Amino acid sequence: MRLDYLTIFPEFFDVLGISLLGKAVDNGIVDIHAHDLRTWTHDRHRTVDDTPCGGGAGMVMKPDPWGEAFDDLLGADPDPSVHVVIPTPSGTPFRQDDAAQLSHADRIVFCCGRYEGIDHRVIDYASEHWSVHELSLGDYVLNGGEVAALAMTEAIVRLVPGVLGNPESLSEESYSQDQEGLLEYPVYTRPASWRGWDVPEVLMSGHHGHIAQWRREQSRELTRRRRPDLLTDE
Ligand SMILES: Nc1cc(-c2cccs2)n[nH]1
Repeated sequence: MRLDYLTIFPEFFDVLGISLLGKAVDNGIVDIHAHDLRTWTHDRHRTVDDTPCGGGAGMVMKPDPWGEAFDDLLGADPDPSVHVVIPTPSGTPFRQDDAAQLSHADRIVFCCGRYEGIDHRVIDYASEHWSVHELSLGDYVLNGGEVAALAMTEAIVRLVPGVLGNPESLSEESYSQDQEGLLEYPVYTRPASWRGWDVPEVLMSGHHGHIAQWRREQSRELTRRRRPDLLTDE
């Protein structure tokens, strides 16, 4: 899997060389390239933004640098197997299913906008050539798409076979299919008693059936309390 990041702050993505994703890069499972969008500017000030047509506050990212970056990175031939991800507060919510689907992609290009956004014709042009995903990390506004791209990258790449040491742990996580899309049950480890708090007895019983039942009940109760929207049968 090749991941490209178009951004005016490419150093944001240096962090991807650390820990799990770093190992995935070292193992050749993932190939990461961060690009400074100003590479594709030609004026003395390396300008990437301009005032919004129609007025309004702030600045909008000019289309030209993005178009020239696409030309260099992707060429002009349409290829639906290339996924262009544009983090934006106005995108569809990024969910575990999106991470799962994108984990099968051979190529993902993250377009990290800043300011008041990217000239919409960039999205229109990209949509004619590649598979474009305008995705929101959550209902809050960041200063730029870089932090969202990092979070999405981790959610996607950890699902790629060979990246996680123990793929079995994926099946018991919140939102995973095996968990029926419910929130993950509370977890415990040693010591059995800690500052007056004990590990629930059932977890010390060694009775796997009872433990599985308790965990299912905990997941449903937690989901009912915190995320009733995830419950399909109520
Ligand atoms: N969910 C989300 C995305 C964003 C931004 C993406 C690009 C600039 S701001 N804010 N919040």
